[in-house]
Amino acid sequence: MHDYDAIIIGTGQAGPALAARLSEAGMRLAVIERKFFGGTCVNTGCIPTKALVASAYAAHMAHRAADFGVAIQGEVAVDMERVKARKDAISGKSRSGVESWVRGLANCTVLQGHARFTGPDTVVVGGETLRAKRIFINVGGRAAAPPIPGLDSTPYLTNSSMMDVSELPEHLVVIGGSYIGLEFAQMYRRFGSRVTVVEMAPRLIAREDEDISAAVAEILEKEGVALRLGAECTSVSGREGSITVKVDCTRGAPEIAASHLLVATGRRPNTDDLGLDAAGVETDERGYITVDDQLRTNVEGIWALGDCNGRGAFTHTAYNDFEIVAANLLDDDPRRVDDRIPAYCLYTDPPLGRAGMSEAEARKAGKRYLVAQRPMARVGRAVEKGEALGFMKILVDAGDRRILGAALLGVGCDEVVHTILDVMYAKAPYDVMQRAMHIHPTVSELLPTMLGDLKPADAA
Ligand SMILES: Cc1cc2nc3c(=O)[nH]c(=O)nc-3n(C[C@H](O)[C@H](O)[C@H](O)COP(=O)(O)OP(=O)(O)OC[C@H]3O[C@@H](n4cnc5c(N)ncnc54)[C@H](O)[C@@H]3O)c2cc1C
Ligand SMILES: NC(=O)c1ccc[n+]([C@@H]2O[C@H](COP(=O)([O-])OP(=O)(O)OC[C@H]3O[C@@H](n4cnc5c(N)ncnc54)[C@H](O)[C@@H]3O)[C@@H](O)[C@H]2O)c1
Repeated sequence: MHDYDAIIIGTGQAGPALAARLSEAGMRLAVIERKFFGGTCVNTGCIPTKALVASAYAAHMAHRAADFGVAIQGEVAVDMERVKARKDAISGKSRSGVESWVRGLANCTVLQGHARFTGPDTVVVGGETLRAKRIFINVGGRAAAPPIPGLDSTPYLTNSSMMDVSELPEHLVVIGGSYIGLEFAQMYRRFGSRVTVVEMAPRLIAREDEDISAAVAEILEKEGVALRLGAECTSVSGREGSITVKVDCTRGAPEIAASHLLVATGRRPNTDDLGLDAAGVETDERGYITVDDQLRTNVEGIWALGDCNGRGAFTHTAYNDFEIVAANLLDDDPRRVDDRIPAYCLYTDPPLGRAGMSEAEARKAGKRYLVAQRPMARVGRAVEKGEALGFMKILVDAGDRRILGAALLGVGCDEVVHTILDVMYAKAPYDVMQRAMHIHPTVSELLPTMLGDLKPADAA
């Protein structure tokens, strides 16, 4: 039995930062990782996909060079081996950075292997039993396979195995038209694959407002991504390189022939093999660990951070979980999950930056709100860049004049959205932003102008 002050299971987006704070506070720590340091974001999520998105953008702009008066003598070709090598280098550097950071922490023992609870204060890893009064679970999640007949016996890819693909698929069929599916769909189309997205809901990214879903669908279709919406997969079959996807829908062919199949239909938490029963830690019916507003589980001395607690599904929510736990534990600062404002981006091109409520959510919450919209075709900077697709939408509470939310689909909007987010955190009325002098020429300069166009939702 090895005794520690704290054990951290998983080195995703919360664990390493928490380890650093606990180490600084003089605690004796054990950090356990079963696979790659840095977890999903670093190895199979945000970082490698955004590196691939950047290569796809370069290919796209090279194809569009003539629009800008630039002549490319000869064919624009994408070297998939080099695209992958660039992605691997960026992701690998980040992984080794996390590993050396954690290994370099004072009083920190790093163990590699699968951790499993054997009691409320004990964990076993590789035959060794560790004990601590504080245990932090940061085990993340993995791709969930939907119950499609034939999937078990058909070769298919997930976001993880996509990282090993170094060839150009002739026809990539993506099941699932949400964040993961759409980022891969657009990038592979830009690399030169034929791409079909099969989504069972009647529209893409169905958590977003209908106008956003429609605009994203139009952008993707213009680039040649085929969309099969309201389409249930009745079966998949085939072998490496030759896969048949049978689809039940009112429009389009009932069968799609694919060279590669990517399943992007959601994720599940890595809690099924963690021995949570032995510790008495409760989960919900989907396996997410139940936590309170300070990320404490039902068992004293055990916390759950990141994707595995179901309170967020992003790198920034996992990191914010670390900040909340550290603030409560070490700084006597009662930060809570409820303090945070939902925010995320979809990294299609142009990106979608989201903060706060959608219109559907505002209506559901019974809010009386004002709304302003502006097409990117009326944003000077976007026009100058030749990237004027999409539109921006801001919602404001008609009573207290605070910003309720924004959906910004356009060039640079993954950055622009933070202007909105910070005013929301400041709990300031929108007038503060409306009177701010923004810099010309930027996309952000139009936010104050838009706020001058606010109208009651029904009249907009
Ligand atoms: C394709 C894709 C793209 C994404 N893009 C974005 C994006 O652009 N922006 C964004 O904010 N989010 C993005 N996400 C989501 C983001 O990656 C996750 O929300 C984030 O990584 C969650 O971090 P985490 O700390 O909860 O867990 P993870 O990063 O999943 O880390 C968990 C770690 O725990 C380890 N582990 C699991 N079980 C055990 C065990 N029993 N013993 C020991 N170790 C264990 C795992 O090996 C892993 O290293 C993306 C996700 C995917 C899949
Ligand atoms: N840019 C980002 O921040 C980013 C990027 C990628 C992933 N992520 C994270 O990863 C999580 C998972 O993303 P995701 O896109 O896999 O899942 P998701 O839960 O967002 O969407 C799954 C989609 O698959 C569809 N679907 C489910 N079963 C289906 C079936 N049998 N046939 C056809 N369609 C089906 C659903 O209707 C839905 O549209 C997200 O919640 C997000 O937090 C974030």
